[in-house]
Amino acid sequence: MASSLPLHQPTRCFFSNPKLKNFHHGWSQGPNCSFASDAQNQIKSIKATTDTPSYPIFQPPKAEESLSELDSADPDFYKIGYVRSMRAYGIDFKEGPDGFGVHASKDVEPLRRPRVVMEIPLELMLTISQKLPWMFFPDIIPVGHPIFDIINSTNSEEELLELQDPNLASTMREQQHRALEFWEKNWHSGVPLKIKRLARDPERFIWAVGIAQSRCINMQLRIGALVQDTNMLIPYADMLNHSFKPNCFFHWRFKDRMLEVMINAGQRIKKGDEMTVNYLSGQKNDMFMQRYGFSSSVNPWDVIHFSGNACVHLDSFLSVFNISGLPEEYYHNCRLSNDGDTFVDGAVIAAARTIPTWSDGDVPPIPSMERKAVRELQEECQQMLARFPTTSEQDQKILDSMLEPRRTHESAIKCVAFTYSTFSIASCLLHVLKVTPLLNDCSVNMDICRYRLHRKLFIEKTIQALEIYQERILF
Ligand SMILES: C[S@@+](CC[C@H](N)C(=O)[O-])C[C@H]1O[C@@H](n2cnc3c(N)ncnc32)[C@H](O)[C@@H]1O
Repeated sequence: MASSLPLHQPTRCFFSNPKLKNFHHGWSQGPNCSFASDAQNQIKSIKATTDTPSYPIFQPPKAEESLSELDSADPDFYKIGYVRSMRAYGIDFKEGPDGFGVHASKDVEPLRRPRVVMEIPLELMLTISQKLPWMFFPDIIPVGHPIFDIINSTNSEEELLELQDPNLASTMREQQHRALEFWEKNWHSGVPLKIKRLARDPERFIWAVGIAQSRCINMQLRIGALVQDTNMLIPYADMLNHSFKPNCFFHWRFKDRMLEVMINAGQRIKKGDEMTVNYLSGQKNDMFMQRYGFSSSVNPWDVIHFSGNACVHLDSFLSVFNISGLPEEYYHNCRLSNDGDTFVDGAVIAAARTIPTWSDGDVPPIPSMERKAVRELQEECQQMLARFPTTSEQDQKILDSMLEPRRTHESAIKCVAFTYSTFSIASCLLHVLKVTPLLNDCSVNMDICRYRLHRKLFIEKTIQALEIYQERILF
């Protein structure tokens, strides 16, 4: 069954290394690691932390003392094998509208090089590589158990219909079905108690894999000579929210096996700004919804499937909105726009990518033909909007009315997220599994409603962009 799941490598662990067990234990209880009890202590300034490393450092022999002619190895190499903890520089973990997030605790001037804000050693991660040999830290699940095959979380049939997107609903339904089959196959009466306790009912299992899926980071790691594509659960780094214009990125520092979160080179950040990464590049909202349970009205990669023959002139459209570059790298040159003109956002970039266009010559030769094409495209958009059972205004009202009762649920979810990043991954997963009944009915209704609203807002923005285009176009 495992082979029919989305990420279906059977997972194995090279475990039973008592040292790893100790690290793991040390991390969850050590003074530097208790995010819940003393978050502020962990968030040290760059200066403070670099001056006083928080783990023992091996002192290599001084060059003149060495009898050997060989070059001494990189001292960082020897640090592996000592208890290391996560370090953070100039950031705070704060609760916001998208759950917990990471925020700058001071201004950051743009630098020519990326700057490190978090360092998380390999021992704190749970790593499942996509190829043999598998690495699996910490050793919490018996060899071969595929619990960390990542499957989507569940929604009821009615909720799936509320997406107002039959394709996405059917994909999610199919994934749920496979998850259920998977649970039935692996959680039968004969399995060891250790496994059984993890997910006594399928809802617990599905919830836990949903959490794992939405917090999993895919990266290429180099360990020694081995380069691996991995799926990782990385405490603290998994507190970063997504943005299509991120100010941070992940970097694997292979020499001492450390995941770094870095601020982009040349990036200015103000105290309090949210630090973000790009979870998925080039993906539409349905993919974000499937994997992370959220969507955006300004996803620059969203798509509208037009079926008519109408096309507008590409270069003219781009120049009206000061969009430059090739389609894969379109960007808005805001210095060319009037002060305060905030119309161009990710949705307009997406419109530039998705509207049918033609591109001979510098300007469209026949104004009336261009205006006719604009009208046809707008009409097709209007027809799409009319096919939805609700309007964007109605969705917005529904969302507003959901806001109040949702708060309690949200705090429950955040409580899980918080615990997750506070304790070891092992105890977190157990915790996630334990609190499921509390969260079962905290449906993703709001995210589902937002998803369909975002779809409509994107189509409406495309209609507006076409309107502005035909007003401003120069013939
Ligand atoms: C890796 S976690 C990020 C930390 C999370 N906010 C928390 O409270 O633990 C990913 C989850 O955060 C939320 N999230 C991240 N970026 C978001 C965004 N731009 N908009 C809405 N929700 C977002 C989604 O619920 C997603 O599944």
